[in-house]
Amino acid sequence: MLAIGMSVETPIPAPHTQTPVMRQFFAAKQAHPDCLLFFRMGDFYELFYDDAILVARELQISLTARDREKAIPMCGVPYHAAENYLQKLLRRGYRIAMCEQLEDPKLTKTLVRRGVTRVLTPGTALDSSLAANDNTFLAALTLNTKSDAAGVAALDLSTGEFRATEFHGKSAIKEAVDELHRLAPREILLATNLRLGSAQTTLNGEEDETLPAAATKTPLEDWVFTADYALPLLQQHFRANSLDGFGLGTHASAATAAGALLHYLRATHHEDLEHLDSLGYYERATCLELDAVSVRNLELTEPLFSGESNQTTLLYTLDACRTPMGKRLLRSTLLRPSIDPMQIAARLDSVAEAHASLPKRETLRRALDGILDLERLLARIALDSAGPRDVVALCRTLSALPGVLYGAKEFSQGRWSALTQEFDTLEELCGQIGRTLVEDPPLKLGEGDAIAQNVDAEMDELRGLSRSGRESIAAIEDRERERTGISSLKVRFNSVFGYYLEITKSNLANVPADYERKQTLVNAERFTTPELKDYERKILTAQDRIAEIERRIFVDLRRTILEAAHRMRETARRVAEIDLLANFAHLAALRNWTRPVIEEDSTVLEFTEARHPVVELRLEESALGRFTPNSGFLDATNGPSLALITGPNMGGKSTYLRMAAMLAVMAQCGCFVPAASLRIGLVDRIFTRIGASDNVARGRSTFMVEMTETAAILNTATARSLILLDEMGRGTATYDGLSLAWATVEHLHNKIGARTLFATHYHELTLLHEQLTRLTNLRVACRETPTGIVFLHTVESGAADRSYGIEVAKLAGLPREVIDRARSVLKLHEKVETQQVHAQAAPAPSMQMTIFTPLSQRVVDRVRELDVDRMTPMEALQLLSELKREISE
Ligand SMILES: Nc1ncnc2c1ncn2[C@@H]1O[C@H](COP(=O)(O)OP(=O)(O)OP(=O)(O)O)[C@@H](O)[C@H]1O
Repeated sequence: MLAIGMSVETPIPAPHTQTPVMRQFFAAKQAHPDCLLFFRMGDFYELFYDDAILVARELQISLTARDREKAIPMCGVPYHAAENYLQKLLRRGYRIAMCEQLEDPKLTKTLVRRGVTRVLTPGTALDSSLAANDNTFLAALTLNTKSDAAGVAALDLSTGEFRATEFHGKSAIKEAVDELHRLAPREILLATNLRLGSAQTTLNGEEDETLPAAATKTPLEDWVFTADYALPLLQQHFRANSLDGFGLGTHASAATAAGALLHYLRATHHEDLEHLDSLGYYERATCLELDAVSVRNLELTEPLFSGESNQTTLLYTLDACRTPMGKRLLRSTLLRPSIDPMQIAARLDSVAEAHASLPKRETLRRALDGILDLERLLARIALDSAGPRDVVALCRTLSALPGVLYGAKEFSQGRWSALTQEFDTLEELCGQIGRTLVEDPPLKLGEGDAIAQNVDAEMDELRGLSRSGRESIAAIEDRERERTGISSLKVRFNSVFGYYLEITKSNLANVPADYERKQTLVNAERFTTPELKDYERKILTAQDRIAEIERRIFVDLRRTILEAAHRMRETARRVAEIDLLANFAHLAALRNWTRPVIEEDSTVLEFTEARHPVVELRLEESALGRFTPNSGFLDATNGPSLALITGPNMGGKSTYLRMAAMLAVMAQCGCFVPAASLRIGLVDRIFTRIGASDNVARGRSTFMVEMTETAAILNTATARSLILLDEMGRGTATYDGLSLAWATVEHLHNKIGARTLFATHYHELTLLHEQLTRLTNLRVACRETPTGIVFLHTVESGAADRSYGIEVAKLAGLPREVIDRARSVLKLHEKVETQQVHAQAAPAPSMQMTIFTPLSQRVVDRVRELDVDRMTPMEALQLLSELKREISE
């Protein structure tokens, strides 16, 4: 993707050959070389030179030329329809500078002054078409290689959400990059010296540290990322003497990244930032950690393959929120489930209470329906892009707050009382907006009456004057028609000529002598009279003055609203949580979910009759059948800690694995779960190695990705983690894969001890349960029928007897010939294997043990207990012969 660094090469003609307007263009372009320059000329934004060529191609609009020689390519978009075009370009990663006319062309006889008033970038531009549950993050990454620290800050300008975090140690960069993947920002600011490429931007040349490809990378000069510059900038913005209050006092890297964001906002002409009234320091360790791979694999918020419907995501399945704030909170909660048992319990208490009462819950949810996007409305007002209609929308939302409070007050358990105590409904502000603005104002100021009656006496009087003036003018039309006998005579208005009398050519003979000619058209002449001029002056002066007063009152109102911004954001935060809790309660009741039992000290994962929430819903919606519930038990402390799951392809192994992760995520989010029961010891991290994530674009093979992900698991998992490994090792030669899977299972079992679900087609692994006491074998059941294999989707204990790959291939429609041939090849292999096994069993001295035949545990135990020093040679020989007999049985 072409993004930053696309600086368009514009050839600059010698100044004396430039027209005055093009001189203005070049000055603006030189000041913003990395932006597409939208240059306002009358009713159009024009683009020139390479900007024009690029934009014409991207937007599929026609390319013309400005001069006769056709040396200056040009294209343009109408001013009033620019928004759509701008958003399209921003979504593709371009930066845009808006060069506006700084004075009214009507009021100046010379060249209109022009200047860049806004710089739009993918991470800072407001996008009205943005989905409610989406965040548009602008992020900054700062690195301190000397102290091995990395800071990440993220800001959603459209909601005012602003947070920062930092990482330390050898893997600081990797963790920071991982965090950026989770945030999925539209734009990332980074120091120039970090920028090594564009689409493939890598840090320190390490493959692992590839920045999210979809984000525009914006390099800023290195000094912006210094604490000396960035920290005072933050303090100044928050009018604070120190950053301790934000939890940033001892986190210089996080604060520096946040400061760099502020710097960038100012550099892109964002001066009104009142709604950015808080900045939160957060640490990944304070929540259930989900690395970017797991978030992707589990399809928590995005479908695995971009472009697919989002119906496969957990977010879609869990989102019956009524407000945009609730939807966004749901998304961020899913990405950061809690690890604080008190917090989870408080949420579950609240959900349980709301779950118990349908009427109360519905009253609350209906009240929430009236709430619009409080945060985004406030942000638009702060950024001065809101018109009167937005302010009225804000007022409507504020007026729905008492209803929400009333509904939420019906509950008292868990979070409810904290959420409703001192809930600020901002009634006085709502009242003030209601009194100041008319009920249905125009979108923009100046496009009709926006300010209500009785707000300003002078304005009321002027409106009266203007109205009576217009009435008098209407009366003139009737009177003059009568006086002249011209029935087609009209009184009209336009912004260039003001009021005039229009008479068609055929009636010109009857024009009275006191009419003054104003303009000649093809079919008509336009006239004025002293009386008309007089009214026109009165009306226009009144209207100018009305516009002035309206603007003044609107600016005052905006200031009053912004003074309450902090209170409003606090209310918005509470509304979001109220909505989230009500949503969880609603889903629990609707889908028959149950309250999970969270245990702080145990490492159990026990579920009965559990369902995968997404697959279950999809099966229901598509009427394809019902989900078969399954149970499971793992205990990292007392065993079994690791379950090996075998069974046919399509049997439901992956679904079972993912279901376990979903249950953990949902439970720790404070949501009820789709199971008859769930008991879970707090999980600190979820690791997944599921399926083959296609990473060829990043230059890594499927196998390499798989091994990198497995390495991350083996190096970082703890006994509290939940690990899901699906078909590990299949991306390479069978025996390499099997050996790696074998060693991984042993390591997980012996060294890590985390709750692990390991789905595999390597049947050899199931023999491990003889040696590994905390390993259990599970299989997905299927039944062979004369017409083919039937999947039962039931998970039961025991190992699958064989793999059924050929039966599944038959279902998939492989040609009969291929199936038959595969069967005979398989038979041949099985025969060879059986012979090998017999050979191993024979007491020949050349017997070769394959690595995958586990030694009998009894033999191992006996050898282990031996005290060789105390044995006579005879005893040793005798033992050897006994052992040999035993393993030959
Ligand atoms: N418990 C269940 N109840 C009903 N349908 C299920 C269940 N589990 C899985 N399925 C259905 O079976 C399909 C295959 O499941 P899944 O992908 O989990 O199989 P798998 O054993 O992992 O297959 P493979 O080994 O080929 O990866 C799913 O798409 C799902 O629709």
